[in-house]
Amino acid sequence: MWITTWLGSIPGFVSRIYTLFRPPRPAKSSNAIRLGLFGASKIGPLAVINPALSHPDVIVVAVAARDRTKAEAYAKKWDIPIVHDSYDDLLADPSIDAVYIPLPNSLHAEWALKSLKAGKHVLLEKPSASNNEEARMLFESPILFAKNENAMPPVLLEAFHYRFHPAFDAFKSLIGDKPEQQIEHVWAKCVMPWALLIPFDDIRFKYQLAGGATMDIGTYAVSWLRNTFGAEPEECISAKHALLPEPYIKDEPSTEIGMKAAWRFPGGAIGEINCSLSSWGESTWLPGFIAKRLPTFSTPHVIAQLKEVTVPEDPEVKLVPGKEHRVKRTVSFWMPLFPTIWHRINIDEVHTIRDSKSLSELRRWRTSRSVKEYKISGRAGEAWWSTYRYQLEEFVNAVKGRPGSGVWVSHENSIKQMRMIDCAYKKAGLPLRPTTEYKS
Ligand SMILES: NC(=O)C1=CN([C@@H]2O[C@H](COP(=O)(O)OP(=O)(O)OC[C@H]3O[C@@H](n4cnc5c(N)ncnc54)[C@H](OP(=O)(O)O)[C@@H]3O)[C@@H](O)[C@H]2O)C=CC1
Ligand SMILES: O=C1OC[C@@H](O)[C@H](O)[C@H]1O
Repeated sequence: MWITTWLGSIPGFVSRIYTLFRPPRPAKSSNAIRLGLFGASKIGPLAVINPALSHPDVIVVAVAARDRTKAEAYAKKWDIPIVHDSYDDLLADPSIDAVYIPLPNSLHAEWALKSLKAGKHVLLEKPSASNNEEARMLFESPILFAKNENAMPPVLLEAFHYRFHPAFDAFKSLIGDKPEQQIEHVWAKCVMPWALLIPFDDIRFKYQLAGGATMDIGTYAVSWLRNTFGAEPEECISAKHALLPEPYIKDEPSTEIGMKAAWRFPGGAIGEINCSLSSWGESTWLPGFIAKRLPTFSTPHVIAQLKEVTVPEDPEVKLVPGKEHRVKRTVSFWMPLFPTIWHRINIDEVHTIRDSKSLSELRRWRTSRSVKEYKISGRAGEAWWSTYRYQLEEFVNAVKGRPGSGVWVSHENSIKQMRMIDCAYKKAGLPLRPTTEYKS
């Protein structure tokens, strides 16, 4: 049976991937937002250049890099008309309305502030800052409350792209509308084998550039916890990190390659993250000394286990007085990071019939089903839209003052996100990522 379902999903999969990378290109509107890029970054093409192709109201018009030759090559490859000599020149260009900042984490807050001061709207890569202090300096900056010449404060959005995909809304709706009271435990895992695939001089492995697994992919896991609970934790109760391997640890003694941490949320529920840029030597039948040198491949996921509750009325289950029908639900979202390619949301339930007084179990059975959500009817979107394309839609809506879907990453949310990351570092005994000397 599963094989027919699986085979049936192939045409949709192929069509989504094909259209994502060869999207329709509508004509640009006369007042399209003119976007400039900081740096010839690796993520730029996926995060904004490709999504902008299918958006009529945004054009990627400029790029600036520390080295002009590099910027020119990038501009040629991605068909970007203007090349600036420096990041400052990009900001001085009056024809640019908005900027995308995919620089090393240590430069996010600084360049976001400079951009806002230059009157630009900002799409800022995650994590928004090196630590909570920097995040507060950025998101509490008076410039965000000042009115610009269009009588609108500038838009600043931390690019938590996954949040804009409808699959995350579907996941949340399966938990309920009072997640804080309904959840018992959440596990969020994000593991990527970057230590095997990219050199150790990458920005992700540099403490001074605010790197580290928790800052890189850990931000997603932390954000999944916060967005699943819809609440902030009370305390980080444990945090254990793994450092870079020899010989890299000598130069980078404070950069973690992995982090496992747990927080207690209001009501006593626990949220755990497990993030790694390499291996923890898990999930393998090989001996430990070999396994710990190998990467662990694991689909990013977030799993929410809910408290057992009484099923109010169930026409399927005829109850005699003195008995009650209880259910304990677990909702697992596999691949919240890039759900357009593939994702699955499993709803597993354990049902029991219990004696109402003693709560002793009289009968037990399990049910399982799964759902997928590529597009919500009545909301802008297409099944082939990437998380980045959904995000761009909302960014443009905000800049244009349009209502949009209502999904957003608030400034307060971005500040709290960094507070939670700082708590993990403190609990793990690692120093917080250094604060910029830039003063706004
Ligand atoms: N949303 C997502 O899915 C993803 C987000 N990211 C985030 O985007 C950001 C950039 O990641 P990625 O594109 O992989 O990074 P890159 O390695 O491509 O670096 C980005 C840019 O940083 C600039 N840079 C400025 N100062 C330095 C420095 N001291 N050392 C090295 N580079 C410097 C370079 O600009 P120049 O060209 O001017 O030299 C470079 O192009 C990070 O914050 C990361 O967390 C990354 C991947 C995925
Ligand atoms: O933001 C990101 O998303 C995907 C990851 O693989 C990457 O390291 C990270 O920067």
